[in-house]
Amino acid sequence: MTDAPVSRIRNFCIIAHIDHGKSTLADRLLQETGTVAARDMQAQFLDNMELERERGITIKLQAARMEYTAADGDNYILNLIDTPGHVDFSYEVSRSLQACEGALLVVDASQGVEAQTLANVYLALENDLEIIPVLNKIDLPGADPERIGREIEEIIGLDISNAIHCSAKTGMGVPQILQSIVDRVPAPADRVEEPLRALIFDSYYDPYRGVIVYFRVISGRLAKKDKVLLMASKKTYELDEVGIMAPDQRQVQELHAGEVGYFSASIKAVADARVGDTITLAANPASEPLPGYTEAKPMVFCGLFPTDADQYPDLREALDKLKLSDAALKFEPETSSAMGFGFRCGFLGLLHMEIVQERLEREYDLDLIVTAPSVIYQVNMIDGSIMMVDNPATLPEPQARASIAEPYVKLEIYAPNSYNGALMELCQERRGAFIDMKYITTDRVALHYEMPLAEVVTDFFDQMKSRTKGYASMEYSLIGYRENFLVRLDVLINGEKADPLTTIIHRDKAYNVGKALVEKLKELIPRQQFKIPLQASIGSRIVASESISAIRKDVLAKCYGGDISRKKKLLQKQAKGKKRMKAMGKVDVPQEAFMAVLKLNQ
Ligand SMILES: Nc1nc2c(ncn2[C@@H]2O[C@H](COP(=O)(O)OP(=O)(O)OP(=O)(O)O)[C@@H](O)[C@H]2O)c(=O)[nH]1
Repeated sequence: MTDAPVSRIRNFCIIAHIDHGKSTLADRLLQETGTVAARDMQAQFLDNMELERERGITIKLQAARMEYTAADGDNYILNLIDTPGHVDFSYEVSRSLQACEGALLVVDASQGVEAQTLANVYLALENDLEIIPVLNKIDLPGADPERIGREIEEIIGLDISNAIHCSAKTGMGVPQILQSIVDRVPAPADRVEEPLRALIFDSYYDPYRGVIVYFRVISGRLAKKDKVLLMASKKTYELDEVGIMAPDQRQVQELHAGEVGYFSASIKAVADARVGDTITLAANPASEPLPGYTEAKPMVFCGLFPTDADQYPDLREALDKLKLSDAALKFEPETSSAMGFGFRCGFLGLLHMEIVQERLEREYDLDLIVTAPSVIYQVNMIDGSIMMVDNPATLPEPQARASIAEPYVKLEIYAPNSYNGALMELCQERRGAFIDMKYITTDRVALHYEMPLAEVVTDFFDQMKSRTKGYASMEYSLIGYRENFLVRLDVLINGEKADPLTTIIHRDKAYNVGKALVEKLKELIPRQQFKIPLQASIGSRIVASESISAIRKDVLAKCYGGDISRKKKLLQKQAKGKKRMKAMGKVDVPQEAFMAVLKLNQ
């Protein structure tokens, strides 16, 4: 059934907190509708990136088209649009919600509502989606669907009288979910006769066909060989292929309003077909693009340097290749006297940064030194100009600047109330300003803070998890720039300034951080054959100093007796340990030292 009437199409997504069972349920829906035969089922169809599967998180969103015969005997087309489950990708989430008329809100009936769920529910409500509550994992002995249902009612204000109880694991409740998608999710508006407007909600790079664009047609139609205009990038392309995801890509002649599909058009990089852009016909363009397009902006920056200077050209090539498939990744060459040639890279958030770093090391076999993440500071100069600084080492000297402003976020944390004290202490340490606290049930609270982004990106999430035994969840969004008394803290190793260890921090913290930092570096930097002084300074003032005493590190010392193979092993081990070190002047500095500043707050 390729040419479905608009009235028999349903477009929906699944909103869920990480691990509440979104992928498992999606697989069940594909199976139940016969879209994928049980024997072809790889574990979790929708998450198909290797890295993604290993980490058990959804990074890229995709879509699947299912055919379903409803209780009325008619055939319906159900398009499931997947959403990524992490704050770093919230813009993508908002675009995929815009492509749907309804959402399944999946909540683990043994856990309850979490921050991420809530943020996405509000987004869905803003987009006027019909929300169907699904209480999952009711097969678990700890499941308490009545209590969790009440929670959803109280916190979100959703009517849960017709919530569906389900187990994505056993398949219970899955047929009811399919029927209620048909019954409750509205059909798309019938705007087939209007000019073409289609929303890009995802894209990926295919080395043979160029960029594959996933889109939802809002109005009009589009067919193979059409010449399309992408309204934000202002580029035109002729479509080589138009098709549906069933769930493998299958070519069709034409797609019309209400439908979800893909096209290829020999587009060279995903940055040329960005998520949120509007597709229209070049010959008969729509008068206005669809609302809500913004370009994803990097928020977190770090330096990437090859441990071996010879790998610099390889690193450039790898970044160029990754960029083809990652529109949000930004990079530019950076040189530092201490580190040699490398790149300053910008990411959506810390998870995005880790993913890129891991892909570079795994897929391109590079050995990298990654410097501590930084945010973008807005520096108001004495001469009235404004300078944006993403690299602490390039912060102008104090006499040239009038003030520094840093990005702030609104932070929401959900946790059992027994952790209130621990969480408030953590937020206090991180310069958070308390806004309010609400009881969402008798034993769960929502804490609301405003906090500098720099404090959130430095290990906040891990700290929050460890201080609440994993029970807290969080969500943040940028609220703008605020001036603070910030200073640049430099580190000198062996008398030389180590640029990659430079940080920008609040003056009140500078002394303690400087002291803790040199102490930590003393632990992390291996002793060498000469004494190494370590200092932390603000401008010309030294705020802390330590030194590493000299030693000749002889790995063979432990190994008397003449077993040559044992000796070889130890030497090999030492050589391997050395790999992730960077020589700064005469001193070898290991990777951990660059991240030391992240771990100081513990
Ligand atoms: N007992 C039980 N386990 C379930 C059920 N649904 C999912 N699980 C398990 O819960 C875990 C998380 O499920 P996923 O489907 O990967 O969760 P997800 O929400 O897709 O997680 P992300 O992809 O990280 O967003 C897996 O170990 C599943 O096997 C269920 O109904 N009952």
